[in-house]
Amino acid sequence: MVNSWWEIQVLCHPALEDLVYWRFDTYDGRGTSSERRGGHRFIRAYFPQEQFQLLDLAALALMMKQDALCSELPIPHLEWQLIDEEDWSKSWKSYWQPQTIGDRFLINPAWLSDPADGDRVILRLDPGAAFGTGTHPTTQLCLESLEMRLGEEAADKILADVGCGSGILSIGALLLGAKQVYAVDIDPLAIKSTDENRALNHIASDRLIAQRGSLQTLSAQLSAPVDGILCNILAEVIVDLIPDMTAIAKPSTWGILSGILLEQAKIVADTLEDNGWVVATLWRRQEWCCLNIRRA
Ligand SMILES: C[S@@+](CC[C@H](N)C(=O)[O-])C[C@H]1O[C@@H](n2cnc3c(N)ncnc32)[C@H](O)[C@@H]1O
Repeated sequence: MVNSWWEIQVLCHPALEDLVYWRFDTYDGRGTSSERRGGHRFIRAYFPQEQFQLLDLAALALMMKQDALCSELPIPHLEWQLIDEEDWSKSWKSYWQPQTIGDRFLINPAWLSDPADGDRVILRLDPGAAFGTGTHPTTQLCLESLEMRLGEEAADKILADVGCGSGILSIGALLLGAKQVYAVDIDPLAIKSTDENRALNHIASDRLIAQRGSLQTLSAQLSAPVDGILCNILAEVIVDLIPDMTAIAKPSTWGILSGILLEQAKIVADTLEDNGWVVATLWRRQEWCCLNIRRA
C-alpha cells in the first residue's frame, strides 16, 4: 500500500514562526523545515494523510490567521498538498541539515558524509517515519540534559528510554559513554528506526535493546533498576507513567522528562512528588520544558 502524506507550506512573518511551530506541534508531525524567503519564513511540515481531513486543514489555516491577527502581524499564506511516501522522504530529507545541539552533539543526516569538525560527537540519524530528528526543542533539551548527567561516570550507567522514537536519546547516551540502554516505544516503526539508527552509529546490539512496549514492558524485562530514565512523550502520558517509574528505579536513579508544555509542568511536578520524586531543575525552550528529576 502506498502511504500518502500532507505537505503543509506556510509563508509567514518571522515573528510568527514560533506560533506556527506551536500549532504544528499539537499534531503528530513527521519532519519540519524552515528557510528564509526574502523577509519571510517559509515553513514546511509533513503529516501522515490520516492525521488530517480537509476540514481540519481549513481549521488549522484559520487558527494561524487568528494568531496573526492577535499579534497584529500579516496573515500567513498556507498551502497543502498530498504527496506519496517516496516524495515525502525525498522532500524533507533535502531540507534537513546537520545540526549542533548543546556543547557535544552534532546530528548528521545519515545520507550526508560526516563533517570534518572533530570536536563533537557525531550522531548519525535517519528517523524514517519515527519522531526524533533533533529539530524539536524537547529532544534538544533532553540531549543537553544528558550531556550534564553523563559526565565522567557515564561508563557504568544503564538507562531506560521510554518513547524512544528514532532512538536519538538512547544513541546520544551511548555515544556519551553510557554502558547500556533499554528502549521502548508503543510504535513498531519507532523500534525499527531505533535499530537501524543503532547500526548506523556502529553500536552493538547488546548495548541498545529496543522493543515494542512501554514502562510495564521494561519492569518485566529488567533484572535490576536503571541509573537513569529518559522520557520525552507528552505531559498527559508522562503523568500516567510516573507511578510505574518507581518499579525500575533505585534511590540514586535520576530522570530526564520532556514533551511537557510550561503550563503543564506543575501537574507533572505534583505527580512526581506524590510518587517519591523531586524536580531538581526545570529547563525551558520556547513553550516547552524539560524536568531533571531525582528520588526524594
Ligand atoms: C515525542 S516522541 C520522542 C522521540 C525521541 N525520544 C525524542 O526525544 O525525540 C514520543 C514517542 O513516544 C512514543 N509513545 C507515546 N506514548 C507512549 C507510551 N505510553 N509508552 C511508550 N512510548 C510512547 C511515541 O510513539 C513516540 O515515538
